[in-house]
Amino acid sequence: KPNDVVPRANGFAVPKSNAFGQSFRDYEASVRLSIVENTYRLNHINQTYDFLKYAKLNKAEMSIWEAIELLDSFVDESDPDLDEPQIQHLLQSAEAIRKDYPNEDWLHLTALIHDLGKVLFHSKFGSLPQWAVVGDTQPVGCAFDELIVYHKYFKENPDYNNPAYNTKLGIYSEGCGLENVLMSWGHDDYMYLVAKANGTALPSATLFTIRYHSFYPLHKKGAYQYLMNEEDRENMKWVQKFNKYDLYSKSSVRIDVEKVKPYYESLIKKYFPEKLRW
Ligand SMILES: O[C@H]1[C@H](O)[C@@H](O)[C@H](O)[C@@H](O)[C@H]1O
Ligand SMILES: [Fe+2]
Ligand SMILES: [Fe+2]
Repeated sequence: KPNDVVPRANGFAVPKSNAFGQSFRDYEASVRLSIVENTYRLNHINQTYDFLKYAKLNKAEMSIWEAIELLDSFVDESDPDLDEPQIQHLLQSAEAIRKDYPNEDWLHLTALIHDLGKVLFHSKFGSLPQWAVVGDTQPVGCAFDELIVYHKYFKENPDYNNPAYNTKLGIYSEGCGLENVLMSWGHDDYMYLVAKANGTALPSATLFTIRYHSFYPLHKKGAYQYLMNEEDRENMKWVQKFNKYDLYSKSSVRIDVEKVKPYYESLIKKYFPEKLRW
């Protein structure tokens, strides 16, 4: 079913500038530059092949909306375009995609939960530092591509000098498929795992989008394409379609949470169990 959805003519208008009146994803001129750069510096030094990956969902039991509310004061320190709490980002991107695709409720819910993995910062979820939760993602186990933002900081990553991991393919093979590629750890893989393990009724396009929406080095810059298989190339179109609403909905104009809550609660009910294992 999610095959040929077409955006509405008078839908979401892409703004020229971000929440600060600056151009989007400008890592050299953002007003948040020092805080953003420091988050990526720590990310690039510490995200190694061996860095922890959660396999077990034994941290909490709660509903999707309860998790959303945990983000009501969490500000993403990797984001040059927004310093609003992440609950606003979830609602802003969901409301934006809803404008273009009013009848595709699964897309609204995809946007609403795409960054919900950021609960990893919370004490109930292990209090992970920002560098292990947010930011663009990259494969580990092969060389760090120069197109990754703040690439220079990888020089201090132990994997950078490890001959097993620092060649173009590293431990992978051409066309092996992203499913077989280990990514740096963060909110993408975590939320993918949570949605899948709890048996969501959302389509595979949603799961793929959640899992790779931060893989800007690939979906925006074209790096690492040789790791994809045919299915990945098809699925990546969803990630690119979704990116418009993720990135360009960032704004300092807040959405009234209580006003839109009943609508999103109804979608959550349709596509998720009441309580999820996290
Ligand atoms: O700073 C942002 C933010 O952390 C997003 O949630 C992530 O998906 C993007 O890739 C990143 O650039
Ligand atoms: Fe994200
Ligand atoms: Fe996002």
